Amino acid sequence: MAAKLSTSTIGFPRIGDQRQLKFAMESFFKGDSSEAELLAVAHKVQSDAWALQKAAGIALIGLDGTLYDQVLDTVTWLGAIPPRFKGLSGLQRYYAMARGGTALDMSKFFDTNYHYLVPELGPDVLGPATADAAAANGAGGGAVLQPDFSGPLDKLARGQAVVGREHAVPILIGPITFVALSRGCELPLGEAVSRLLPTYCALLQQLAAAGAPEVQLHEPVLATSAGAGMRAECEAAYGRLAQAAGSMPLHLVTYYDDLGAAYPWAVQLPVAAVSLDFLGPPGAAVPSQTLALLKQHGFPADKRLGAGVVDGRSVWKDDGTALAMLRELLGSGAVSADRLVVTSSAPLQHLPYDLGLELEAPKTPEAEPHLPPALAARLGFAKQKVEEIVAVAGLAASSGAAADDDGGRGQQLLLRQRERAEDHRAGLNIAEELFSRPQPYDVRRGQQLQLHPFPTTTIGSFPQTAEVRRLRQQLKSGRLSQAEYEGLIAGHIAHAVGVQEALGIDVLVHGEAERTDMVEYFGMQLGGMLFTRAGWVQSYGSRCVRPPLVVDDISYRGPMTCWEYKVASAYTRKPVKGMLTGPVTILNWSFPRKDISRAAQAMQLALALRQEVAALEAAGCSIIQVDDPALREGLPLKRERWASYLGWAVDAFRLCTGVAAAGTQVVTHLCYSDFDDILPAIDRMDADVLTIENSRSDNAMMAALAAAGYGRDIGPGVYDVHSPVVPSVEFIKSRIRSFVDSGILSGRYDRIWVNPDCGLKTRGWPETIAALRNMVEAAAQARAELQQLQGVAGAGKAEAAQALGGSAGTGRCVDCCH
Ligand SMILES: Nc1nc2c(c(=O)[nH]1)N[C@@H](CNc1ccc(C(=O)N[C@@H](CCC(=O)N[C@@H](CCC(=O)N[C@@H](CCC(=O)O)C(=O)O)C(=O)O)C(=O)O)cc1)CN2
Ligand code: MET
Ligand SMILES: [Zn+2]
Repeated sequence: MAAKLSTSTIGFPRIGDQRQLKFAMESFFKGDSSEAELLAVAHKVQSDAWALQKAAGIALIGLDGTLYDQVLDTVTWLGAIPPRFKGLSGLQRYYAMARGGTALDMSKFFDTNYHYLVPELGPDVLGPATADAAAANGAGGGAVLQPDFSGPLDKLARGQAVVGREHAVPILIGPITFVALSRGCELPLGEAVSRLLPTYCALLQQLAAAGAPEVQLHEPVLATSAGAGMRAECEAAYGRLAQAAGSMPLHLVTYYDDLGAAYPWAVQLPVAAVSLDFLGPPGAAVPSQTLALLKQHGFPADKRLGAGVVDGRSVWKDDGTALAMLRELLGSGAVSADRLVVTSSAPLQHLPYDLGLELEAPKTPEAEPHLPPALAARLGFAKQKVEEIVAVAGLAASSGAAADDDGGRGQQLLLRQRERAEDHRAGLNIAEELFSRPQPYDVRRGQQLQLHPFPTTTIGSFPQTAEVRRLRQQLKSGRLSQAEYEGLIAGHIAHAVGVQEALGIDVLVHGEAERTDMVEYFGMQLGGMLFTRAGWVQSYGSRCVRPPLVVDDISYRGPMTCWEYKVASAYTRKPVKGMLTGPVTILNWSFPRKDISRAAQAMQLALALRQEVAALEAAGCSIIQVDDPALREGLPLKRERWASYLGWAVDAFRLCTGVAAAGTQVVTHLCYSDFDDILPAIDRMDADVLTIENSRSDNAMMAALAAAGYGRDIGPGVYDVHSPVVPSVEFIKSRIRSFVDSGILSGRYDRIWVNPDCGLKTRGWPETIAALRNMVEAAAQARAELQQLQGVAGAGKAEAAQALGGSAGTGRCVDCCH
């Protein structure tokens, strides 16, 4: 029997077991602590994480750790700095790129709830597109990089000091993925990559000289559909990287799904090791095909295989699958034990730190149910997953009873996959009529609230101040009773309503003061879901979330949002929107079950939320917003699986909202992504109003929606909520003008809503009030200018655009377009 398999990690939570780094960053941002203090905390958090992995017995420890985001770290060491930051240096520049008015854009990292900072690789960074052939051929000419390797070199030195030279493995985002994640690049992928390669090569040489036993190059983009088409670029790039690395092995790490069509060539790239995801996203309709690909195509005999068999994206403990997969792999002869390295299917950054901390967290009656012991025994957070990697590696090579039933386990795996497919269908076995509203939009709309042109509203949340959060802390520690807490929350709701009244907003919200989080709040109230106290996961930078766990069939236990709706309505005569999080977002931002499909879980959530929609209606609410901002991010990495995902995801939304009477206005809100890819799905959601993030200044979203013939009410965000910068009236008016220019809704300006891009929970009150005041003023001015024309509804697009001081703009005839 072979010796124990080797082990490796490819990422770990970076925020600290007690979220130390979050608090250190916040203190630094406020000016309450120095750079040195921040760095001391960050380094301690990293050392602790690495030491934990060493103590668990991991052989090759990926040196994860960042002061904000790993993609931003890559921007920094490459020196791919957009010119507007060039006057700055060090941490000042790093955090200027991360946050504030001129920061890089944030976007979702593949299909996760983690946001990365989007590199800008325009000509001012990578050099002009017309640079001579030498640049294109890889001499690096044309690039305007200012590399600085001190970050990765310092991290390696610190890692070596903690875990020892032979265990300390630098992690770099690979050049293909880095470029694929970027924006503004006018060069073909291969040429863009080749302009970065000299810098990558130089860093690899320095890491080799510093004694790294290998370097991990993370290329999750290879698991996307686009990855399959990147063969030539990968072969060119990895040839050069391998040459630069010399005798230091390169380790290509892929995750979030199998390699699909890229598998046969990707495993042949000139690297010493390749890590593959054997599991894919938990509960996916089609699980990772890695094992099948390995068996079908084999694996190069001269490489090590990093087998990602421990589920890095799920809090469920391994149920024997990891061992079964390893044994099946060994049994197939595709790879020998001495070349097999056990790792997690994805970086552990998406999991909470340590289940032990959760179990030790103080329990209070209000916050029950806590994780029951029988359930906790089936869970594992990042620390437990590291231990699982080591345990599985030990068991895989040992003989014993379990070793004999390899084939049986394989059968079971297949069976489970088949069950998932069936269960998906069973989940959809719900009466057809429940998926549709009683009337089509055109009929419904006439029965709903009628307002003037450019009605104003907000997306739901108002500032979650320290004061509001303190109330919850006091409730938790018993210093406030439930009744006192509710009284004080009602005061915050009253305040939010009063502010909106004073500003003259048309459709009000209660402000979400009672919610810790838009998903956790529902997770706390629905049957079948449990929440945690210490299960924090980094969402971006210093912001964390505690994803709830789906542990059983979802059930509705009673109204969840009616109280806050009623409190708010009591303070105003204006309409108040009911505010729910949609089924797909609750699912995508939770840890799902693995025994039934995500589709089935979405339907269960939809059925529960449907009852909440009905409860809100019964409470008198006639505008109900169902946020589904995670709809887009849940798209599978493989395009061929999109239709199936969007099929059940949109069905779940429709099942949830289909109960609403025709006269009830159903609003939805989408944010965090470009939606061009899923416009037909958005249309099929059949919401009466779509409020949508629209932060790209080129107005591409509106153009795309207009081109797709989108015909329902729309509220494109008029300003970005992620920065404290207060948008001017003129700026907001120019956005409104651009909506008019886009031609959408052909003159039905009462159906173009004016609202921010997203909720305001991360903002402070002063800037929130100032921004909304300008927003209301801009809408009023736009409206007044329209009314100088002969009649609002009849105002043509060109006239309206002129009235708004713009032009009809696109070269079309201004007189006869209508
Ligand atoms: N689940 C989810 N995913 C999402 C989003 C989202 O809103 N929810 N939005 C996007 C990401 N945006 C985000 C924006 C803000 C925060 C955020 O502000 N998070 C807070 C935590 C929110 C929270 O749960 N707050 C609790 C308090 C949590 C806490 O720290 N409590 C302390 C004690 C209280 C204290 O000292 O403050 C403790 O328990 O130890 C509350 O309101 O009650 C943070 O990092 O600080 C997170 C994500 C995409 N993904
Ligand atoms: C991430 S989307 C946020 C929607 C939620 N209603 C809010 O305003 O915060
Ligand atoms: Zn949003």
